[in-house]
Amino acid sequence: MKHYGLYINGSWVTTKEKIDVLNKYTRKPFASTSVASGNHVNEAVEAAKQSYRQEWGPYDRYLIIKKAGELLLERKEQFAEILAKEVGKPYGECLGEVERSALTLEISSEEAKRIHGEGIPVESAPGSENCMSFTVRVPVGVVAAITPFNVPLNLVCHKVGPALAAGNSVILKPAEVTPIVALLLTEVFEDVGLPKGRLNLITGEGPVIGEALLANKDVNMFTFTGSPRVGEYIRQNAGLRKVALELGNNSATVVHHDTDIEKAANVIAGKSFANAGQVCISVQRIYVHEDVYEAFLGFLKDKTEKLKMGDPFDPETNIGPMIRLEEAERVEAWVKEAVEQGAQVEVGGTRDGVFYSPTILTNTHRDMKVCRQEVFGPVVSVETYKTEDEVIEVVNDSDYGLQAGLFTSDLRFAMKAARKIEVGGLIINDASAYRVDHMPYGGVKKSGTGKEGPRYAIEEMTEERIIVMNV
Ligand SMILES: NC(=O)C1=CN([C@@H]2O[C@H](COP(=O)(O)OP(=O)(O)OC[C@H]3O[C@@H](n4cnc5c(N)ncnc54)[C@H](O)[C@@H]3O)[C@@H](O)[C@H]2O)C=CC1
Ligand SMILES: O=C(O)[C@H](O)CS(=O)(=O)O
Repeated sequence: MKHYGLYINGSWVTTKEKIDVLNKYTRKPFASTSVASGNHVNEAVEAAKQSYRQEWGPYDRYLIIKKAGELLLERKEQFAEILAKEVGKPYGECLGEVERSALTLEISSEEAKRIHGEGIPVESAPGSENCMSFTVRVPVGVVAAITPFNVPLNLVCHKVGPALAAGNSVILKPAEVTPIVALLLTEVFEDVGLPKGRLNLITGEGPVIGEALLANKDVNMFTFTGSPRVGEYIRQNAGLRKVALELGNNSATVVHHDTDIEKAANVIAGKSFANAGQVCISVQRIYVHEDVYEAFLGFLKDKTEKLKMGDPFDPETNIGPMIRLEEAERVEAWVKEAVEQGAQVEVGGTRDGVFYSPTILTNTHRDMKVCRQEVFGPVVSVETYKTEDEVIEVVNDSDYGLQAGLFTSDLRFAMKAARKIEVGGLIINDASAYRVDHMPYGGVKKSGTGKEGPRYAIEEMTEERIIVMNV
């Protein structure tokens, strides 16, 4: 069983203390990682700070990040195999994640060449007639990047790619349960010649590493994807430093009476249960116009009943295990509570160890946990609505606002929803779970602050500096 080290200042450092990484299907460990102390964190931050002070121009950054994306693709099968083991999602989905990750790096590399400011007409102010001015964007310095378990390669690339492209140095802290692809990605960057200290990887306990990073004043920015609980903790303790947060959601998707109901049901089934629902824009709340409710529910049930749970390496498998037994038990308890409060299970509603079956609930109401909170599991509720205003109101009745979906052929309703639905992204004629990697991605309300997508992340990870020349 391979034991992985920490990566600090271009060297691998192993610790005796270990965290086993489980194959999420067999539940047996297949690798282990080192456990960083506060001292390791401080060494990594110092290395990042020193490295950041070295000259590293945009074209060199472009070349290195581009090569990393190409090498990642060459190692596609190795990465996909590890992803299938450590996350537990089907191998085909894992190959897709690796391909997207390579694209995220490619886009980041291109953006390295396009970071620019703008001319500011200071000469139009009385007394500044002899002045000229422009802005430049400068790197923030040392970026701490903390990532979640569910999409552990692409969400790492969404932080490391833009941070390096912008000229920063990075301390990467992947999730304890899915750290191996981040370690392999670090090897890729080492192999393509990333200057030492530019990327440091620290594994271990989230709270210990988080506390050490927050206490170290040489960390200039935190970019975090994960739960609202940890995101708020980071925001509260980062002081005046920059913080970008990609947090949870209880994503809604609306099906209006004027759409192709069967097509909508097929898309929604595919985007509700992928990765066992452990995707932050996964469909959770479905609102269907009362005229087409019965037909839609029939199609959705039909499609969902055909989904097969099992071994991620079996090509027939659509849904793998959930990440932890406690998560599957939590989902089971929330569904049970909903049923006690009057919900009806149309499909699924059963747990077999760490597997939770794809589940459709009806007769739900907005204050049940399965609607009000983030399920982060393979469970959807289906409710009816009568009017446009009513459905917009219920979609917005959420603490979250990452993305939502709306199926309609009525351009007027689509435009009304675009103005009124409170989210970072509204997807028309698709479900909430739509993302391509160069689009701006991020939420409002409790779903976080700041945007990802390389161009937008680079804006978060740079400061604007104005230069005024009195000539
Ligand atoms: N908006 C988005 O783009 C996404 C949001 N998520 C959200 O992530 C959550 C699920 O992911 P999890 O990995 O379970 O989240 P989590 O918040 O438990 O962990 C995320 C990361 O934070 C670290 N961490 C834990 N305690 C910490 C602390 N005190 N200080 C600093 N770091 C700490 C963990 O080790 C891990 O690396 C869900 O709420 C989901 O919605 C997940 C993917 C994408
Ligand atoms: O937030 C997530 O779970 C991911 O960002 C969704 S995606 O990037 O895998 O589409």
